[in-house]
Amino acid sequence: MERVMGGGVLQLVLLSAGILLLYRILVRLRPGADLQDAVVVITGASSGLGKECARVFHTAGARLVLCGRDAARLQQVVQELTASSTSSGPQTYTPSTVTFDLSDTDTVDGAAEEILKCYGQVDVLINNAGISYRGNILDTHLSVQRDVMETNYFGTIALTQALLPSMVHRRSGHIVVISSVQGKIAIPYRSAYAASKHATQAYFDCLRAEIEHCGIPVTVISPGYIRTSLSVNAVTGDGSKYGVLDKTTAAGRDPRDVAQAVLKAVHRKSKDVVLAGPQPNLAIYLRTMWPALFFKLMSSRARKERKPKDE
Ligand SMILES: NC(=O)C1=CN([C@@H]2O[C@H](COP(=O)(O)OP(=O)(O)OC[C@H]3O[C@@H](n4cnc5c(N)ncnc54)[C@H](OP(=O)(O)O)[C@@H]3O)[C@@H](O)[C@H]2O)C=CC1
Ligand SMILES: CCCCCCCCCCCCCCCC(=O)OCC(=O)COP(=O)(O)O
Repeated sequence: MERVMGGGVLQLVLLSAGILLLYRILVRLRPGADLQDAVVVITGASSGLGKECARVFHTAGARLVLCGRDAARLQQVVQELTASSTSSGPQTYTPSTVTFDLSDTDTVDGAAEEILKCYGQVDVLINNAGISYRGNILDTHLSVQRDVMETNYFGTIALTQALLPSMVHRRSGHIVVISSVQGKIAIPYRSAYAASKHATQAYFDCLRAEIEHCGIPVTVISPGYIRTSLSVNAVTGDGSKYGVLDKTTAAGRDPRDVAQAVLKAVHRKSKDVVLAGPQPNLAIYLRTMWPALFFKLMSSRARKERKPKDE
């Protein structure tokens, strides 16, 4: 009788241990579980997608360094995140902030030093900051083409290059960049923006191949339209602010969903992710497989969007 009971107890203990093990494996497999205590740097964290990324990585227990040009707006994000922290779930940390302008590449090395001082290391760098543009090439000052490139491309690669040596030294880290569908296809009246995103794609594809042996993954994320203030903040051909919330932007994906997708891509160490619907995906496919048709479609799009003064 005692032996039968002993066997029952053993079975119960083994079953409980099995359930616990399975639970632990499932928790580890959950996107975000691997981010507890990880040091995650997010540029452009004051608004839009960057702010939502800050929220999901904060909730996952990451130690955040939030970057942007406006210290007050970054502090506002810190306050919102700390106020939303709950006692259940992963342990969360009050984010640090570093204020700098990515387009002023001379200051980026100093900013990178400040970032490294926050926690002594960077585990994930999310290059998210960016600015868009509206205009036709004929009326666009070269200085505008250069300015968009300074923020979206040179600022981003300057920060990446400044933080990379510490990752290579530790043989650990992860570099993420938020590009755009327009890093894969160029659409009319977006020359400065599309060019900066194409350059971004190329640079990070090179980087991925070059640092793979150091165990540092590179993730390029190319979203379609997201419901943020990107179009409002866009710059026009003469350098003035566009200031309009475009219909395409307003009808875009919820930035909270895109931020979750960024978390998933980091968890999976994905190399290249397009977060867009069937039309942009088809356009990307056509650009490579049937370029003549793609160019026709873009010419027709340009014709429809052309303003009378452009004729
Ligand atoms: N919204 C969309 O439809 C899509 C957006 N994307 C990309 O997502 C990323 C985030 O944009 P989104 O959230 O939509 O737009 P927002 O305009 O809301 O956010 C842009 C962020 O970039 C920061 N930023 C802009 N210029 C600089 C600069 N010179 N130095 C430092 N920070 C700067 C801004 O911070 P601050 O002004 O406080 O300095 C702001 O936090 C961009 O790279 C964009 O290209 C990609 C595809 C679609
Ligand atoms: C015969 C087959 C027809 C198939 C039609 C496919 C071609 C459709 C064209 C689709 C173009 C998609 C453009 C998507 C642009 C985009 O999502 O950009 C994301 C952004 O970065 C937005 O920035 P913006 O400043 O432009 O708002």
